[in-house]
Amino acid sequence: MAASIAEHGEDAFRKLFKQYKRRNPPPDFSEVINLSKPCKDKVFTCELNSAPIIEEDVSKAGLRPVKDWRAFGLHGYPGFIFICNPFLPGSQQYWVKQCLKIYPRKPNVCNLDMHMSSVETENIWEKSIDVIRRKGCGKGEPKTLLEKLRWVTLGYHYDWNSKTYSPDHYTPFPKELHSLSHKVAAACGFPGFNAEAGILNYYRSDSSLGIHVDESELDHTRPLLSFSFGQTAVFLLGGTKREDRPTAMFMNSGDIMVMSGPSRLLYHAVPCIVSAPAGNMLPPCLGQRLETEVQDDDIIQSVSEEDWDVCSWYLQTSRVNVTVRQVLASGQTFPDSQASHLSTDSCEKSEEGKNKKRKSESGYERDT
Ligand SMILES: O=C(O)CCC(=O)C(=O)O
Ligand SMILES: [Fe+2]
Repeated sequence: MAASIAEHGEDAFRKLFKQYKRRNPPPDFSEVINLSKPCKDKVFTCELNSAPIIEEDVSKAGLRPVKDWRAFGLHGYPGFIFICNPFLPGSQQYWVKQCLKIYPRKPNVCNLDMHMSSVETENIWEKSIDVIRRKGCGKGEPKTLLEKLRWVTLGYHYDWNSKTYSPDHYTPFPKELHSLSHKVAAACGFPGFNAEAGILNYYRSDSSLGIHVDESELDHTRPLLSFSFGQTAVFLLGGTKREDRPTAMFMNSGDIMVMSGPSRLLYHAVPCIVSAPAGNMLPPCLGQRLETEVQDDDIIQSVSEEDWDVCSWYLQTSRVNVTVRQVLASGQTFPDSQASHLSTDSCEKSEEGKNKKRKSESGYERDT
């Protein structure tokens, strides 16, 4: 487990979080692990098990054959698996479109629902593209709903105030995302993973996500899966204690992270989004189109050029992260009272008490 280094005044996690969040002068990223490049020391190759998965099913979800995935573990973090972009060329576009056009739709819940009527937050995509096409989105223009989106919940909708899931607030989990998650979890040694809840986080270039643990799920033996698309983020993986010094790593578009076993309940955070170098705004893997015709029974479908224009415009300055969770053990039901599951320490209050926002609006403590 990560070493706990208590430092005077400010703990090691908070210190590093603030260091990477700083804008001026820009942070030094030289200590951030980049798993897409060969690195030694802290990183080791993980052998995944392709046996439980039919290869054809994997490609239907837009993934390369499992034997070709580049998966890594981190010394000191048992159960943590980092898979470097296992998506087939062109297939990330489908998942991005789902995240921007489909998943924000009703009956899913988003941050805008906290202070807008359901009529106003209906058809976020359609309302936004109308504005984008009519007047463009230059500086000074009012922000579109798409740009105001911060989080969407799926399946068992997470209640940010009580920090619980409830059987009373459930809508069907998207079956294609269920299927993708099932395959990734199986390859990582968790057959039968049942995706029951999802949290999508939408990061603009100045967004961050505070230090927290995801412990509201009732079965912690099931992994937490995380899919990233768009701009690169710095991810901080800490220890079981809030102040443990974290390890920093880049999460690039297409990367998948699995937090399982002893790593399932580690503190983590996203202090910053790393702006793309000017002139090359979209990661090249997102510009690729599908190399083969989609079949009717494929999970992924091709994305129209019209839709992709909007997605790529959005992702030039944004990142979308999808975390997928199994809430209940197989056969388990929710307890009568949720009170015993109220967490005491799962989400960090706002950084230094500044910019305090209503949790329900901002999700995990988030600055934008
Ligand atoms: O954006 C990320 O990479 C992390 C998201 C996360 O930690 C969460 O949704 O619980
Ligand atoms: Fe998290």
